[in-house]
Amino acid sequence: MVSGSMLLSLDKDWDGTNVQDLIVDLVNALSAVRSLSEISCEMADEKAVIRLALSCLLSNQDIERCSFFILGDDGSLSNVTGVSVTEQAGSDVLIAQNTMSFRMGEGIIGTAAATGEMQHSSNCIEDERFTSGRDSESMPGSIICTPVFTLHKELIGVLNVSHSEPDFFTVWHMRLLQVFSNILGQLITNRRLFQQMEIQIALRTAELERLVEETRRLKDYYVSMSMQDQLTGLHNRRYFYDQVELAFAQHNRYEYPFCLLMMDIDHFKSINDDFGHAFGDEVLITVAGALKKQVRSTDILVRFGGEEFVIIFVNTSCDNGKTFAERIRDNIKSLKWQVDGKQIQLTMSIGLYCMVPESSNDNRYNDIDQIIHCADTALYRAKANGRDRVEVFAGPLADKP
Ligand SMILES: Nc1nc2c(ncn2[C@@H]2O[C@H](COP(=O)(O)OP(=O)(O)OP(=O)(O)O)[C@@H](O)[C@H]2O)c(=O)[nH]1
Repeated sequence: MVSGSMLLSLDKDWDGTNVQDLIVDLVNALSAVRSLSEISCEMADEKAVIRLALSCLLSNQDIERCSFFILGDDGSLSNVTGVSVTEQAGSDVLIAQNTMSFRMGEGIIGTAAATGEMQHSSNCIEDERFTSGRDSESMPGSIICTPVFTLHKELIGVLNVSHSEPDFFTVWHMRLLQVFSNILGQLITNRRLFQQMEIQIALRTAELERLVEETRRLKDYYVSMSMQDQLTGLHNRRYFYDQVELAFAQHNRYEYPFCLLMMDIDHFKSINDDFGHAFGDEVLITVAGALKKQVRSTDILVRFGGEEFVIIFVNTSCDNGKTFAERIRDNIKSLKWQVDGKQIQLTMSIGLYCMVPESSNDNRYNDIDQIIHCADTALYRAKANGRDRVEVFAGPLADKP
């Protein structure tokens, strides 16, 4: 650190002998400015940035104390941070982080803020601009208060440097502080802009994430809508073709058998004709609900179209498939509706196709459209044989799909 006696006042004529001192001062001034320019404007805490800036100044100059009074929303200037040489030297005595504040124009700090011009007091004890602390032991001998502005010339606060000796500061100090406060103003401005940008980015990112989530939910909704039958709430034919691949894959890989049931309500047209389409809808909804109760979550149940439903009982033998089909037929038969003072009951015909390991060897039945056709053939036989029946596809000789 440069001692007071080594400092040159630029007012004085040089006699050449002090050139070396001047160079030392210049190097120290540049060091203060350079270390200030190295402070990152990405630091979250503005107070920490200012404190670091004050430390740079103190480390490279022969001043004893620095403080910064920031302009608040209420128009007053309050002390946000301060650094002293004793503190820098590792002393336990920290500069008082008091809550001192000034109004615009009040005291030497308020005067610097109100006039927008640097204020220098070479003898604080006799200076009229000192409004408080005149008797205090901590009162400085001399002080320079420099207003600090944003790039748009808006006041940020006042930078103060002080020394216990009166008449300590020189024009050199003042010029350095002018440069230093300009860079500090830029640093604080940049940090604030950076923070605003970060906040904007965080807000935009959150908004974008919300939109992505919304889009994903909408997509899921429309996918599920496109896979769902609106009347009964069951999945539809599209879902069936989407899911059936899994049953096929498991069958091909592990030889798991599965049963495909093609089910059709008998004489449903007469229900519509006799009691109206709305009642027909009600019947379809009830039948769908009854079918839903008959399947496991792993089975595939869909409304295939009109009054036709399809179930795939996965990993199910033909015997069990037949038992399940009969149970469904019985269950539908037991349903009762009251309409126009009459009790209505229905029957259902079911065609069953069993996909067993041997089926895989026959190329004719290794395709979903083929096996639907087989189940449909069995259903046709159930209808032809009097309805309210379960018929099993008996193979290419017995049934010709
Ligand atoms: N209410 C209602 N009726 C429907 C719906 N979809 C199809 N249908 C009717 O279902 C009836 C099916 O009639 P058909 O194909 O002749 O068969 P069916 O009367 O059940 O006779 P079989 O199948 O031979 O026993 C038609 O009258 C269709 O209009 C629907 O969503 N709601």
